[in-house]
Amino acid sequence: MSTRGMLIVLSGPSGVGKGTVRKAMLKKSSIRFDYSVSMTTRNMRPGEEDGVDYYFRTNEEFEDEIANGGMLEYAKYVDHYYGTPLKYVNEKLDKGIDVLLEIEVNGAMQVRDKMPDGVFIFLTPPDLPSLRRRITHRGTDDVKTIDKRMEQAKKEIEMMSNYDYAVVNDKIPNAVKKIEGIIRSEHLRVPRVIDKYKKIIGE
Ligand SMILES: Nc1nc2c(ncn2[C@@H]2O[C@H](COP(=O)(O)OP(=O)(O)O)[C@@H](O)[C@H]2O)c(=O)[nH]1
Ligand SMILES: Nc1ncnc2c1ncn2[C@@H]1O[C@H](COP(=O)(O)OP(=O)(O)O)[C@@H](O)[C@H]1O
Repeated sequence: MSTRGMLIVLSGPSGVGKGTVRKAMLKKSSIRFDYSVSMTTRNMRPGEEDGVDYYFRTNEEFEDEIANGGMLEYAKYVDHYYGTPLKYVNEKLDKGIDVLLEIEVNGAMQVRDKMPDGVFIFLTPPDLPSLRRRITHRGTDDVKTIDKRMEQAKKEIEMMSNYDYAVVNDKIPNAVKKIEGIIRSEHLRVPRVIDKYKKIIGE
């Protein structure tokens, strides 16, 4: 039996670069983790794929999943449901594989209650005008949605104090290095290391 994997929760306002940073980390593959694909009721954007970017579901399907206890956490964000399917996360952690969740703050706080051993990282923009520029530049949202996301962003940044680490996404490689450093250090925390030794000496 391997030691249980580590749960890494990455939050931060829409458009700050969570997806970009995660993909850059996976590509470098100097740190091994699996990404938990979320479920959502929002519309699919051009280029997105069901089961890869999200599991795209109807309201009814999502609510059934909640009722059946299938979600680790879920939240409503700008009129749509988003949530983490529980089964995948548990299966990977049980196998000793680290799992990364990319979720907004309300969901992250639910995870904190259920899995307090997780590492909670908040990715933040250098300032608000650059955040708006990034969302606008991505070209996936209309002006009304961008305004809503900016309002939400201010509220989310206020929640940063609930996280273990804050990383400014100024330049992508810098943010990647910092997050990798956090993950490496977390693996060296004494309670995790002791756990591993207990397994080795068969306690
Ligand atoms: N609570 C929760 N939030 C999620 C989940 N998946 C994505 N989100 C968050 O929902 C927000 C909106 O996501 P999305 O519409 O894809 O916009 P984007 O993050 O700007 O590309 C972001 O803050 C995501 O991190 C999830 O499974 N649970
Ligand atoms: N450090 C950065 N500097 C400039 N632009 C960035 C940076 N990180 C991400 N971006 C750009 O910002 C936009 C939003 O990034 P994305 O990864 O989709 O954000 P999120 O997943 O947090 O919503 C994308 O167009 C991306 O290329």
